[in-house]
Amino acid sequence: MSDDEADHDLLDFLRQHFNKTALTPKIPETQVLEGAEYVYDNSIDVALDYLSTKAAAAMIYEQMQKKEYSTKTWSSHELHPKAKDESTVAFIFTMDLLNFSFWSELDEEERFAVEYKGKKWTGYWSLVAALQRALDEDIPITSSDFWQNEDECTEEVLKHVFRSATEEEIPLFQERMSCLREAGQILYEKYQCSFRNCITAANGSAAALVNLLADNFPCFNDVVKFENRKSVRFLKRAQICVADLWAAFDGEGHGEFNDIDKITMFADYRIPQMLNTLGCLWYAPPLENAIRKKKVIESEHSWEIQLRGCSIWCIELIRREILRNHPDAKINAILIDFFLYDTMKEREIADEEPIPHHRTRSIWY
Ligand SMILES: Nc1nc2c(c(CN[C@H]3C=C[C@H](O)[C@@H]3O)cn2[C@@H]2O[C@H](COP(=O)(O)O)[C@@H](O)[C@H]2O)c(=O)[nH]1
Repeated sequence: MSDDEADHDLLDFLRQHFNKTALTPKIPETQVLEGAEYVYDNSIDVALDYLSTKAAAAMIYEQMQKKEYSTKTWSSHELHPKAKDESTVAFIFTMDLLNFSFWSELDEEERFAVEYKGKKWTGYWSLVAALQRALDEDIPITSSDFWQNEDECTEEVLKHVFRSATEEEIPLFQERMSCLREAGQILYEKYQCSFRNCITAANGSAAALVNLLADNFPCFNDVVKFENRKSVRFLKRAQICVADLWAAFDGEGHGEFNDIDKITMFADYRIPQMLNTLGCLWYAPPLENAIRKKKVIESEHSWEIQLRGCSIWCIELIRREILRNHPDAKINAILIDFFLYDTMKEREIADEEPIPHHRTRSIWY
């Protein structure tokens, strides 16, 4: 074959190959589930109990049916915003920028709490209460212009927004302030100061919006190295941000996504606790001992990664088991997760915490 003929064939091949890849639109994937399965397959301190997982699937399905658990449950919570408009989009973005690490070593009376509407709110609800209280006080806490305006949005104004009803202040205050400043700067530089434009850029894909948040906002880029060999994407706050949008808008308008079932469970510190209580998640004795003694487990420690990865995989198995028995069920990992979180909170209030949740302090969850 002459050189010319060889060049011609190569050009032909490249032209065909290039056009093919250019023509087939890349389907957005988050790789969260693949990473979770890898962690599960390589975990030795956390395991899943198959029979308990099957039983949990039946119980969860039955309870969700009984409670008519759906996206509408989200807006029914007293503190969640009800308006189906851009103010709720901005609220959810602000909330999920800061939706991490509320746990405290102090008891219920002394832990960080926010007083709002005549109640003391703790944990995740302390964040939602603080944001609602700020808006009631005409502080534009959900505006990215405000976050960037260091003359108006000063440290003491933010301390006022997150002021506590107890002696303990909100955990990781400085990190929360940095998340707002960073996100404000990125929205200004890339999205004309509005998270609404990120949703538009994702073009109806939940996975694309998760990836957009992780790829453009470092504080959403929740990725770890498992045992120094595999990069695992958990993307907890990026995923729960998309899930909160979907639920708040009942899957319509600003919450309409054509691939919402690609969103996995959100790897936090509550759901692993619930899965262990249900017998689904099993801890090796040294890990169980550390959790029962409320020992801090460092962020990115193998135990922490195993807890997070195995929890995501466990909810996936529960989701598959439910759909195997009820093919028409309107259920996905988001609703199973939300249901378990709310159930865990009810049990916590009823003081039924058979085992503590694990203690890792980080901005990731
Ligand atoms: N996996 C998962 N993690 C969740 C939530 C929520 C609240 N979601 C609301 C929206 C819909 C639902 O119906 C809920 O009403 C907060 N968290 C995480 O838990 C931790 C706070 O715990 P505690 O300190 O005890 O409040 C912290 O990491 C926080 O990021 C969830 O739903 N799933």
